Amino acid sequence: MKTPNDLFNRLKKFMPADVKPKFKNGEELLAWNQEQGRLRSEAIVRENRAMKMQRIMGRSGIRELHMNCSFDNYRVENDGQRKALALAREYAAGFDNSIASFVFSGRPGTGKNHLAAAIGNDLIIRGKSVLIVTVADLMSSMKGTFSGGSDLTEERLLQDLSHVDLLVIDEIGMQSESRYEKVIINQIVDRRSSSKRPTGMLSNLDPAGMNALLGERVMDRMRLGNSLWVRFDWDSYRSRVRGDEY
Ligand SMILES: Nc1ncnc2c1ncn2[C@@H]1O[C@H](COP(=O)(O)OP(=O)(O)OP(=O)(O)O)[C@@H](O)[C@H]1O
Repeated sequence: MKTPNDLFNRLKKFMPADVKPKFKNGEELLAWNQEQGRLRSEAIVRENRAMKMQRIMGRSGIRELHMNCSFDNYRVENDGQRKALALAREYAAGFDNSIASFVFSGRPGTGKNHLAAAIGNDLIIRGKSVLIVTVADLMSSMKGTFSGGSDLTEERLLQDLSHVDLLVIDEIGMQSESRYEKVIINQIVDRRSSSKRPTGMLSNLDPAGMNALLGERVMDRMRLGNSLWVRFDWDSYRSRVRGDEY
């Protein structure tokens, strides 16, 4: 049987003298080949994940506005922000094998999306699938499945949303939530928690308001494991955003 060294020696014969290969012997050639295979399969997994996100919401998992949000560019000017940043970092670091969800609630412009996107961007780099979606987008995708032209069924969309590693639902309580919205959010959180997948929620409502809106059943599932509930109760940062900082 041919050994990696035989193969390396044969390759060397064909190689122009000025070409410096990335391997110096058969073992290194084998290791290089395996590494290339691993990189290629990781790339395929990433491409499949991106295609799936595209199918679920017609875009990649994190909106353009928040693609560059990170823990490092979240500015800390008070204790609340310091604590929120530390907890968000900790949440991302402990994400693997955790079933814990998170709820960021509080005033507008305080960085709930920023820190949720920072968690999401950190997880994406680590190969996880992440989708941050508003209730309004979610509902319009769900309703889109009703039209005859769509080949995506309501069940399939629910299933896809339930299989994303981290799903963050934004703008909870922004519009007058209908019974259908409550049922859909219930189903998504229920399916995700039964398959041990965490959900993030962002809202201007306080926990009591979220409870009243979505019901005890959903909010109780959001408490599974070492879940994270953070109140963002400082002033909005929005007036200071120039748009070119990251
Ligand atoms: N501490 C911070 N450091 C740097 N940028 C911040 C900080 N807080 C917020 N921002 C920026 O301010 C803008 C508004 O923040 P973000 O969208 O996260 O607010 P939000 O709490 O989700 O608001 P809303 O409840 O209105 O959706 C974003 O561009 C965000 O990156």
